[in-house]
Amino acid sequence: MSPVKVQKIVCIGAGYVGGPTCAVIAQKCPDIVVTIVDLNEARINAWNDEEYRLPIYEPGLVDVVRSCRGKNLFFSTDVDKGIQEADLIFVSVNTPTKKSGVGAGFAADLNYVELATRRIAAVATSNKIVVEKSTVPCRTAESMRTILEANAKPNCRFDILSNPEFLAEGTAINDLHKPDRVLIGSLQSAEGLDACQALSSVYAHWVPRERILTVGLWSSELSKLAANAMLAQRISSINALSAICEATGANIDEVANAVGYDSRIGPKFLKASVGFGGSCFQKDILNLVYLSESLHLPEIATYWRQVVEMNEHQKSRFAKRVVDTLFNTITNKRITVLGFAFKADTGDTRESAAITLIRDFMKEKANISLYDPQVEEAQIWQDLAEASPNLSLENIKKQVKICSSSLEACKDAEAVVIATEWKEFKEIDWETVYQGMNKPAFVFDGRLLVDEDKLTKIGFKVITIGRGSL
Ligand SMILES: NC(=O)C1=CN([C@@H]2O[C@H](COP(=O)(O)OP(=O)(O)OC[C@H]3O[C@@H](n4cnc5c(N)ncnc54)[C@H](O)[C@@H]3O)[C@@H](O)[C@H]2O)C=CC1
Ligand SMILES: O=C(O)[C@H]1O[C@H](OP(=O)(O)OP(=O)(O)OC[C@H]2O[C@@H](n3ccc(=O)[nH]c3=O)[C@H](O)[C@@H]2O)[C@H](O)[C@@H](O)[C@@H]1O
Repeated sequence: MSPVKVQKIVCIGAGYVGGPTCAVIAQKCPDIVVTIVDLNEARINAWNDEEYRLPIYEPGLVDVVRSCRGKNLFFSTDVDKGIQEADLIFVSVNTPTKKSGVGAGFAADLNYVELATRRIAAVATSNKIVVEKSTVPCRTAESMRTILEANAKPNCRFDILSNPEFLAEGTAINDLHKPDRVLIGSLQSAEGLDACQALSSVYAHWVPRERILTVGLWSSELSKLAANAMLAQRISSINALSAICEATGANIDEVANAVGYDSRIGPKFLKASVGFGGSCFQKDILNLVYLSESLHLPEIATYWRQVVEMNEHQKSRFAKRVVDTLFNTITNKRITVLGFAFKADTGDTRESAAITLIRDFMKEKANISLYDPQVEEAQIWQDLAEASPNLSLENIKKQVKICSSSLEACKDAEAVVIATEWKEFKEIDWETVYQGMNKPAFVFDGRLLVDEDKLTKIGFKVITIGRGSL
């Protein structure tokens, strides 16, 4: 047998990963037809929107979709047809943390992966390479293989690969165009290596061969969890140091800079913040914690769990600092929160620190004015309602006002809290903001974003993560 030449790809799951990843494959491989399928009709309709109002905001994504949609890139709700026609299938469905049952709160919910796998087995009528793109616990590929083989039609074989995705939201297109590496895991059998070769050839259209790493299946699955755990660990480490800076007068940016100059440590991912968010860091670490516990490695589980606990501590520490600074009460005070997305350049709010901050401010009976340049209003209400299940949406709306600009949000506030590092917050007309606020006017910079000296000269009292108080 020799490697298949991939001509048709289907991606199951048109989300933050499936959409951009497979759109870039279509862009870079004009000889391959790529179809992205999803059960969510509204999402598919948005991907097909004539005005290119795509379901996710990602810089550069519209240009990629515009360049190949309708040529060799298609979006559809016809999952079965997509599966039947493809020779390679990406499974890029969501794998959230389980909410109930065994492993609740830690283990990955593999229900969507299993359903997609069962669908492949049920409708496939020819050989398929099935690629795990979703982030999954170590050895999930084995479960997928068992399901596929138990349900396969005669003369229909499946080869499973692991090909985890390392893109970050906000920079997804650049990350996909110029990945640090592409990781492909396969069984080391002749068939497994052939399947690996077939997928490598897809990426080789634009990724240098030396950046395409081929490894065993289990190493590939674990490497994804390991990469996210180690990235998050750096943030929790710098955030732990930010608390020491605040107590001693050291400056966290200076410390991070000095530490990052060591070429063994490196400068990236050392930005102290109000806490990391996003759909994956917490989920994947909890997944690693669960895996460690399942393997009877409690000390390892405790080690990784601490990264998430430090993150929770950072968020509540910051919220407490706001209350303490505002003379120990924010009851009936207007607090402006700038930013709701979990980081800049995305409309994604999953696990955003802003949600926790606003929940905590609501508990203190503050009035909150909120502005984010990308997040949809409906998403904000949904997130706030989920974070405070004991409050009705009606009551939440009495305490929280969503504004359409920074200036509107800052009007009559006692304090401005920067929760997301949107570039436009750096460029606000701070003089005007200051005029419109109650005095003393506080700015709490949870993102090390604003020019503290400039704002202090205007008259603000500026409190920054990782720097001592006034
Ligand atoms: N969001 C990110 O930046 C990254 C996410 N990942 C991983 O990629 C996976 C997907 O993540 P996202 O794209 O963010 O999730 P998402 O929730 O945005 O998208 C998943 C999509 O799969 C669809 N889906 C679920 N089951 C289906 C089925 N049986 N048939 C057809 N469609 C189905 C859902 O309707 C949804 O639109 C997760 O495992 C995540 O951990 C990995 C790297 C980066
Ligand atoms: O598996 C995933 O989902 C992805 O998770 C992260 O990507 P993402 O969550 O999109 O964004 P990051 O840039 O990693 O930021 C995550 C959070 O950490 C925060 N952060 C990041 C860097 C930093 O120095 N400090 C810091 O607080 C960000 O503001 C954000 O809240 C990883 O960076 C990706 O490699 C991975 O593919």
